[in-house]
Amino acid sequence: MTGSPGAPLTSGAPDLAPALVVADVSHSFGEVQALKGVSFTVARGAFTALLGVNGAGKTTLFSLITRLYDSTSGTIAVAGFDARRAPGEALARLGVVFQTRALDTDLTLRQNLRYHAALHGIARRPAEARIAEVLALVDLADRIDQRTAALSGGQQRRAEIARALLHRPELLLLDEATAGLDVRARAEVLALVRRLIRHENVSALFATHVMDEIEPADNVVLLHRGEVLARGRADSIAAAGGDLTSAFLSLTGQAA
Ligand SMILES: Nc1ncnc2c1ncn2[C@@H]1O[C@H](COP(=O)(O)OP(=O)(O)OP(=O)(O)O)[C@@H](O)[C@H]1O
Repeated sequence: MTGSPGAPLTSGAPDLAPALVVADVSHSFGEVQALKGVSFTVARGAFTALLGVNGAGKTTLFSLITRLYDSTSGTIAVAGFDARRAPGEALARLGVVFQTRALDTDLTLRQNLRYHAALHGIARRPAEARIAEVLALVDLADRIDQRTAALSGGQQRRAEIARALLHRPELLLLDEATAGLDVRARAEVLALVRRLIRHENVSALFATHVMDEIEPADNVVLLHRGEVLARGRADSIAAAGGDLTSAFLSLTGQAA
């Protein structure tokens, strides 16, 4: 295990709590144990990569954080709010970009975002202002009245990030947000997420299996077959194997 142990679960003061604390979380689907005692922390203002190949348990973990599944073992806290005991508070602080598309392609960007703002209980007038704001953040202000179907794959991903930002979340969860995009669109999505962290007071947990999306100073949680094999700065994990890919292969027992 690389890196420091997770921060204490409760700080008493949500303002000072990490963006996300996952402590000893396990989850099974019948005989399949998808997560085994998973613990890690996402600090405020941090880009944390959840690195894992297919079947690592990334989507299961996201489903527990977003309360799609109920976690029966371990604790999850978003910005200091326990996801089970205070789900409303925890979910209000989460913005989610799922693997599956969340926008209605028959509607315009504006219509999609109005709908999601209403779901979050944002009144019409502030919603219009916030929609303009988030579209500017993701560089899609000029596409507001375009049908979502007419946007490129990369623009759709950025639109989904805009949707996830509507209610000013403290933590963005992104599940393979760059999957299916070409090299340039991938780079744009990554740069956008990093920019949001620097300027918009948000943290991110970015699930990926693509090593070259990770920068040396990023925090990494290496999840493999439901277990955290390493956590800490990417460069310190990489140091164990020469580079991140070699360290990954060695830690997962796949080194030649
Ligand atoms: N609904 C389910 N029923 C049964 N088994 C499941 C279910 N969802 C996930 N699993 C199993 O749990 C394990 C973790 O799957 P999960 O989808 O969380 O991994 P992942 O890291 O997100 O992979 P991928 O990148 O392929 O989505 C796998 O062995 C998977 O087969």
